[in-house]
Amino acid sequence: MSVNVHINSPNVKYTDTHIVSQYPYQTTSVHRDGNKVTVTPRTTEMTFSTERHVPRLGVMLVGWGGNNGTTVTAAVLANKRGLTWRTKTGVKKANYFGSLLQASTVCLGSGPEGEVSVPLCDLLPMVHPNDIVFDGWDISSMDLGGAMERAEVLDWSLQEQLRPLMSRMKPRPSVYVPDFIAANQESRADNVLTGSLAEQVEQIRADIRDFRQSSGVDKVIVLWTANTERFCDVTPGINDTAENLLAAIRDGAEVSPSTQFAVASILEGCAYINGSPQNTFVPGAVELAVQRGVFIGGDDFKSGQTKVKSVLVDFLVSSGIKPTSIVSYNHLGNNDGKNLSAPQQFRSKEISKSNVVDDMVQSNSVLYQPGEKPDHCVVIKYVPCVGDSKRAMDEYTSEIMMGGTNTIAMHNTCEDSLLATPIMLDLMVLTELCQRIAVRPQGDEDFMSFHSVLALLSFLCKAPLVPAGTPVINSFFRQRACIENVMRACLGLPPQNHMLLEHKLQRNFLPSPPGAAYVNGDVAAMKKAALTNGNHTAFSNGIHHRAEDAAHML
Ligand SMILES: NC(=O)c1ccc[n+]([C@@H]2O[C@H](COP(=O)([O-])OP(=O)(O)OC[C@H]3O[C@@H](n4cnc5c(N)ncnc54)[C@H](O)[C@@H]3O)[C@@H](O)[C@H]2O)c1
Ligand SMILES: O=P([O-])([O-])O[C@@H]1[C@@H](O)[C@H](O)[C@@H](O)[C@H](O)[C@@H]1O
Repeated sequence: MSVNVHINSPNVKYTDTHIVSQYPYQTTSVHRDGNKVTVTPRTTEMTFSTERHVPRLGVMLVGWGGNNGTTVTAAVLANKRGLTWRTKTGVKKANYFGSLLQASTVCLGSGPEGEVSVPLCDLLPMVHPNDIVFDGWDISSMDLGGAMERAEVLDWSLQEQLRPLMSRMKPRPSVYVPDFIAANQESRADNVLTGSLAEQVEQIRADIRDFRQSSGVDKVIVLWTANTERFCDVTPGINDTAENLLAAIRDGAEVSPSTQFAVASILEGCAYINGSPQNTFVPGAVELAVQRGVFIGGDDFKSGQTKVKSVLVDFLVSSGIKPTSIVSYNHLGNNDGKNLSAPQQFRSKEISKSNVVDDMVQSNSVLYQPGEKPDHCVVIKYVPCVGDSKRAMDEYTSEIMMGGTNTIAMHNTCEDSLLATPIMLDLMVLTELCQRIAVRPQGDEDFMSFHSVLALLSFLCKAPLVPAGTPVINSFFRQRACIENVMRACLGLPPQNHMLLEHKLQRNFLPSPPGAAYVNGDVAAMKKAALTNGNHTAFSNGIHHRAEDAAHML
């Protein structure tokens, strides 16, 4: 059940159309001179403005007929209808577990009953996944009912309920350049566009306009969940600038299908998200997005093995333990795994899976010398038998105190598409929310939007795309805190600092909410709490008293 969060603050104004907050953005400027580091705190007064009207969102998936495309579509249809289905372990009910926005919470503070946490999606007005309308393209002509069956992801008793709806959905013909994906994908390619590169890009643009018009949605986001492509060369004169990229498409030069979709989306004013690891966003595509003020984001959904890695390495390095070797092996049997069994496609994935520890390693000069990194090996094998139920096996070897060694080995069965689907939905919903947020730093006359390269999506991607010259953050907890704190800033709330000083000093110095058990040193209340809590231990001036002593502390 959703919660109605209202901020009671002079720094937040709710108008009919916007939430406007005043926010002191606190940073520190650091100057290092030899082994002397000087830190200068500074505060920038910011105004955040968030449009309150939530639009009707349409999402066009490239690769709609794939495991992820069919699963995300089915999941939304099932949730929208509150479907349940019988399995050997009992009745299951549709949900959005795994979604940061729909299924994780944020602590707003404490009240009479203690800490209060609410779902992230209740912090700000945002699209509900149930209301998203899907369309898309696939080089395979199979309708989504058949494609859902081909994917072998969802329980059959659920598929049977969804089949009539899904079978009416047919992917639009797509751009197919065999050289960019594994040759073993050719057998699927019976639904492909013809004509010149320019004509195909124009067709994609026409498809986007057709979907927007026929579905009645207010805005469209395009998301790539098609096969992983090989990397493309960044070639001066071809894709190094927006002008050259548009000319390359006109002239029929080599432009990957994913970049063609990016260009078409940007030209139609639609945000474009890359769920795969290839370098779709060549410099020309980034420049075009910036010129047009359109969001782009990616790369490569961070869903399972890599997400665990961004947590585990964060834990190890933040604990002063030195990972010296990380070996990530997995095998899977879905079509993604089949495509990744080709060397060039695997290489794209190996790169995105390997760079995820760099920021954490580089942050700790106690453990690592400049340029020093742990051994890091990524292995992906295609084993048809396991289907979408990817098996990941990892070994983390670390140096601990006094020459000791710590080895963590884990086995992680990642139901690949059921882990990726909530990530995809968060990417869609967060991107749309960011389109409604504007920010004005003190001294500026005008509001500005986020940079076209939407780095806020980093939490959801293995290889975060960030504006040139800005830091790439992969640490799970920093990425999550970034999203939470930006949303808090939109409500004029300070970043979560986790200090809870009011419970760590000898007296709770905060004015207590009525009826709170823990009050600011109010012994009478402590006594009552002590007597009611039985083994409650009271204290004053840091000296702990037994419950019966507390009763006589008046
Ligand atoms: N956990 C995950 O599932 C996960 C995590 C991270 C990234 N990814 C990436 O997401 C993508 C999709 O994964 P999947 O499991 O759904 O794969 P999939 O092979 O089941 O689906 C990909 C679909 O794309 C289609 N396709 C290929 N080229 C196309 C083109 N040019 N235009 C339109 N359609 C095209 C294929 O026919 C197929 O239906 C892959 O690139 C994968 O690496 C998946
Ligand atoms: O997110 P994650 O589980 O580390 O990475 C996964 C890989 O391990 C897997 O081999 C591939 O099929 C998926 O596309 C996904 O990229």
